[in-house]
Amino acid sequence: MQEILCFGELLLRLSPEAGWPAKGGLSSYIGGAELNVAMALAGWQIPVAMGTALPASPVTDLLKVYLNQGHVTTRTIIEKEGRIGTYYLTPGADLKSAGVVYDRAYSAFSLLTPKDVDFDAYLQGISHLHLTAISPAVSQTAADSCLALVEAASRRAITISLDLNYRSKLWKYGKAPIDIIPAIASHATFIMGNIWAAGQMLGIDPESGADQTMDPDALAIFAKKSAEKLTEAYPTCQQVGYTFRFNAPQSEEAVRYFGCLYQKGVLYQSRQKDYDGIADRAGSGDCFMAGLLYGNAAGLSAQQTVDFATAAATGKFYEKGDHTRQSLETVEKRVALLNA
Ligand SMILES: O=C(O)C(=O)C[C@H](O)[C@H](O)CO
Repeated sequence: MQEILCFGELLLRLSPEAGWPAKGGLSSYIGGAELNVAMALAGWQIPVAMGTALPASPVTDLLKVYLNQGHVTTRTIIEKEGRIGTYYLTPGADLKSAGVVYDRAYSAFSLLTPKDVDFDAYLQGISHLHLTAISPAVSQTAADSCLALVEAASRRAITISLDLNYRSKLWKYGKAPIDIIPAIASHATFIMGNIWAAGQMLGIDPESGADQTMDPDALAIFAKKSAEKLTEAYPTCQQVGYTFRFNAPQSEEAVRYFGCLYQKGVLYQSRQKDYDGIADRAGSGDCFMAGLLYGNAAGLSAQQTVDFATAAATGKFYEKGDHTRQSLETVEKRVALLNA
């Protein structure tokens, strides 16, 4: 059985509710962008493994049981000294905002080095590797490990997806994304993000003028131009997924969202809609990525794939926690609503 390997830091999220600490109310969730992709895919019956580093401890044992119950395999979890990375995020806050506090120094993942991984054994049975721009932001050794892993994967003709998610509160070890991400991205067959992240992380600057007042067809022209430039500069990359996520004008809290998928010179886009009453913003982009990978694995057309990914991403707005629990049927119903 061939698996997708999602490689990155598993995180514990602590979520202080309004009134904490006086009133109590500190929920905890299991997160990490790559874990969120793994849990989504496993829930949609795609064979998937989580690759990370965790200290040997009874807590790690419980986390492995949790992953296994979600049908994610854990043989690719490396035991290493260090702690489990943690972060704090109040419910409803955005990971790009001031509301996030990371506590990941000296985590086992941040201490991981390429020497800790026997790449032949590690990549046995893996058909696709997924990673994100968050891991190389954690430490130089984590960045080195990501690069060594994508090099080993591409030598073995394993396809690779990379999510260009930017976390401004990371990148504290003296490097900027543009110093590190291009070398990793040069091995990727599928890149996901948005037109601004492609500029910041890959040097693929968007044409000037795109903003949230534009209609989706106008924004899609910017997305297509960016994807064309990206695939020219990074010729290994065959597919590009972009999202447009803005604040909706009618309320401070609602989100205006649509997704795009570029394949073989053609840009496919979902319908744009506004989403109100959001329960949790974390993990929506991971659901979009997981939806794109699901579409590829399940043989969906490009249009069906971007619709599925958009439905999964926007469905995540209504779930608390980092990873989705939406079933295939739930996402398919959302696709029908999106296109109704
Ligand atoms: O912000 C991070 O580094 C995380 O991985 C935590 C979240 O689970 C993730 O970002 C959600 O996309």
